[in-house]
Amino acid sequence: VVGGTVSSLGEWPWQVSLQVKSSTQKHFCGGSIISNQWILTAAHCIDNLEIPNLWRVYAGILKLSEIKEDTPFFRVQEIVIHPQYVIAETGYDIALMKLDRSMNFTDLQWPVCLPSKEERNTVYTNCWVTGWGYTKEQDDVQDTLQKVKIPVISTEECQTRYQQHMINDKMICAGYREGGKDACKGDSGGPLSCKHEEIWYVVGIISWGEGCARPEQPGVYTKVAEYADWIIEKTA
Ligand SMILES: COC(=O)c1cc(NC(=O)c2cccc(O)c2C)c2cc(C(=N)N)ccc2c1
Repeated sequence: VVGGTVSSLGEWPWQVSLQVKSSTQKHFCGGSIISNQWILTAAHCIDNLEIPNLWRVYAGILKLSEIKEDTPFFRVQEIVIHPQYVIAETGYDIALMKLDRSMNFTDLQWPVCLPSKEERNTVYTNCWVTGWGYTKEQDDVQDTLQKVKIPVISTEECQTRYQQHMINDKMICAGYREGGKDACKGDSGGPLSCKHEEIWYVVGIISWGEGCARPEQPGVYTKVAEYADWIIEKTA
């Protein structure tokens, strides 16, 4: 997250760190708890890492340095990638991870609500991006979970900022015209969380952007409401 501040423990209880255990173990992407057995993330996080057993899901964490050998984690039993996904920039950048066991909810690990298809036209005015990702384009993963408030912008404004791309109606964009605040690499798969009538929804999934926090280059997110049916079908 560029231009953000540190979060407090339990502020974003649906945020998880998706880590890959190979010869080493490291944070790869963010994700959101959407039920006691399912994590919502970005398909691009799983590029060439489709083997469920590689992944470890850490919930209820504020600092990545908290994670030790004995820190509990969830294994992944199944990975579901949207069938139309190719690369983040052309959309369908959405995936689901099924945990190997059911998660007990606590104050520190708790699901976020999914927006329904009917809420596709809701105007969200209180949206935040969270993650352990870069704080500038050439950077590294951060220790403490960061947060930053970012305004959602219209699809047509987003399309004018990305002349070389097709911003379709299953994408949602957020950013400041002057830049300075944005998601970045390492935040991928994490939520664009919006509070609407006192309830938090995962309105977007951190997907892509030209660089990070550049002026007139907003962040592009998978518009979760457009995939409500797909999520329900795959997690039933
Ligand atoms: C795996 O995820 C990404 O690659 C990756 C690359 C990006 N954009 C880049 O151009 C970039 C950023 C930092 C380092 C870097 O090498 C690049 C290409 C991203 C930009 C945003 C955003 N601005 N909202 C969000 C996620 C990104 C994930």
